Amino acid sequence: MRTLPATHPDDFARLDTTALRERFLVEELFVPGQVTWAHAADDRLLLGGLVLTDDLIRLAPPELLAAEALCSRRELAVVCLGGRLTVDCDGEEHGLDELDVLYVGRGTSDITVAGTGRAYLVSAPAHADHPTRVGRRDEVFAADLGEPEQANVRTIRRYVHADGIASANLVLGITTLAPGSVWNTMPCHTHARRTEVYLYTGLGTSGRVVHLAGPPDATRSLVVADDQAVVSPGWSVHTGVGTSAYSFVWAMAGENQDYADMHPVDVAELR
Ligand SMILES: O=C[C@H](O)[C@@H](O)CC(=O)C(=O)O
Repeated sequence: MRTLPATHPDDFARLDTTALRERFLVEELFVPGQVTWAHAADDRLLLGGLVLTDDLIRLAPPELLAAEALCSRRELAVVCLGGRLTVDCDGEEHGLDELDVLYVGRGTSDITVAGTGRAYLVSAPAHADHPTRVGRRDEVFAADLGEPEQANVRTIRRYVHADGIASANLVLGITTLAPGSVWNTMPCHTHARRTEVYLYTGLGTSGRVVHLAGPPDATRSLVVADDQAVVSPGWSVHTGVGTSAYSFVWAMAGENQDYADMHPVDVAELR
């Protein structure tokens, strides 16, 4: 399993391109017929990719957790990226279509995924049990933001958050850019109380996002391909521009579930 240890912000400027990518980028999450995990030390976020072929897939805990079950001490979000999935949690079945999200509460012992398609998984440590619930793409809170003149027209859907599906730690949503829009999260922000991970999807094989990371006064870029995830520690901005419109799943863990707990950064202050 890929592990991404934490990085001191002072070291950020000294990393070369390869090191920067090793520390913050997860490139290979979606492998047919299996679950692939990566673990980011920041807020102990566990990221997974699952691609169904013929058989159902059981979500076993990665060895690093030394846990009886994936959700013994954790909660989980299963984001359907395409196809039709059936997630069985201790005998209860939940059907997911594209961009539906299943939140799985702490204490769930057996989780299997069947059907056809693929899912992105995000899990964080949980200190409390919350009910397992589905957030449907067309039913969750959605906000339209941005301006065509700034090429950042987008719809932000919030699934797991303080006023949506309750969780102990996770906050998760999906942002989809309108055709012709390419900028996400502009003006950008940091959030000292949370780590955030963006999984970019819908760019196509040759599309890329140039993702800005790092302290606002010393940013660096990572060129990110389709279905790759970038980890942003609390001190890092996270914004990007794509070669076309795309979607990204944003997931956070940390002190609270308040979506608005962020520190805006004036674009003119970025370096
Ligand atoms: O903390 C919030 C996350 O960075 C995203 O919700 C921002 C986002 O989707 C956007 O503005 O495009």
